[in-house]
Amino acid sequence: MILIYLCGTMEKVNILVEALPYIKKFYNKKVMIKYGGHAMVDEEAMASTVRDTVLLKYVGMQPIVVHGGGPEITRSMKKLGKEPKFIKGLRVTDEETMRIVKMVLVGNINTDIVSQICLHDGKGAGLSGKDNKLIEACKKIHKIKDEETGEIEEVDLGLVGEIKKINPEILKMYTENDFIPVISPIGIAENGNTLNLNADTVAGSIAGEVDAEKLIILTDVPGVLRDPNDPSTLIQRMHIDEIPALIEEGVITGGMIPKIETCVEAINNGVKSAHILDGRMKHTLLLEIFTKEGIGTMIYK
Ligand SMILES: Nc1ncnc2c1ncn2[C@@H]1O[C@H](COP(=O)(O)OP(=O)(O)O)[C@@H](O)[C@H]1O
Ligand SMILES: CC(=O)N[C@@H](CCC(=O)OP(=O)(O)O)C(=O)O
Repeated sequence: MILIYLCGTMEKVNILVEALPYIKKFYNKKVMIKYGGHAMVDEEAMASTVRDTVLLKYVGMQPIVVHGGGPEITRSMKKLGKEPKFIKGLRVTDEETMRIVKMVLVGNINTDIVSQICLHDGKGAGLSGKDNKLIEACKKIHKIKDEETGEIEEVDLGLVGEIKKINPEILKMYTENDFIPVISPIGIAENGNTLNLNADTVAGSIAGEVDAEKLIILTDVPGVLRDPNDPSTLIQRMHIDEIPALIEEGVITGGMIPKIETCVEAINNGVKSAHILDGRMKHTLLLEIFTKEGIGTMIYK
């Protein structure tokens, strides 16, 4: 009986000892974590992700969270009788939609994440791109190619923004004082207007600006799959040079494209590695950071 107890205890101790090199490697380093809207649909998984984020903080890392909320914005729009429209993964945003986006992202999701962090005795602090002009943006001019004529045309996405500048001072103030910043993906235009931004893009831009060690994007698939319907086709490691062909061949499509583009941009801006993981799976963050094998897809240069 005692022997069984001791074996179990030794196993736990071994797990901790094996984590030591990673705790050392990431000590005091910034880790950018993007909570995807689809990954947050499962409340239990979400609660576990938040707890693991607080754990990262307590073992000495500096996690920064950017959250999405696309599915919840869509639900709220539909409740109010508005039909959502997307062009290349970006939500066409009129003024009423922008009010809904702010209400859902800043009013609901951000405050929910912050209160869950505080529940686990983390110092959660909610921010949007408007706080101290954290994310300066301008209206996005979206160009698409007409399949038939091959001509390039400009499409008006309304109040959708393109990131111009990240002002990280406010983040520095928070991370240096042991807070976990939680950022809603909206930007501030020159005239003070609010612009709707893709959350993946925001996570990548901020990760590059603050020299994050890692960018982790949590979504609703195990990673990048060769066949999106077959989880056993997971691509565990992907060199950035392989990506254009995978997009060209139609292996990477839809919502995965901005994620991959974000990872490439972040790596080119100095982030050491970028990962796409299944946020619906419990402890996915810990498995990625504290094990040799990692989990999901790692994109590297
Ligand atoms: N090669 C691929 N591997 C995995 N998922 C892919 C791939 N190509 C496209 N996808 C799609 O990308 C989706 C993730 O993007 P998205 O729906 O925008 O998630 P989120 O809300 O988490 O940001 C997946 O659910 C999947 O349908
Ligand atoms: C411009 C644009 O499309 N903005 C996104 C912002 C939220 C988001 O990106 O959420 P996910 O990460 O869950 O997709 C939107 O309105 O849905």
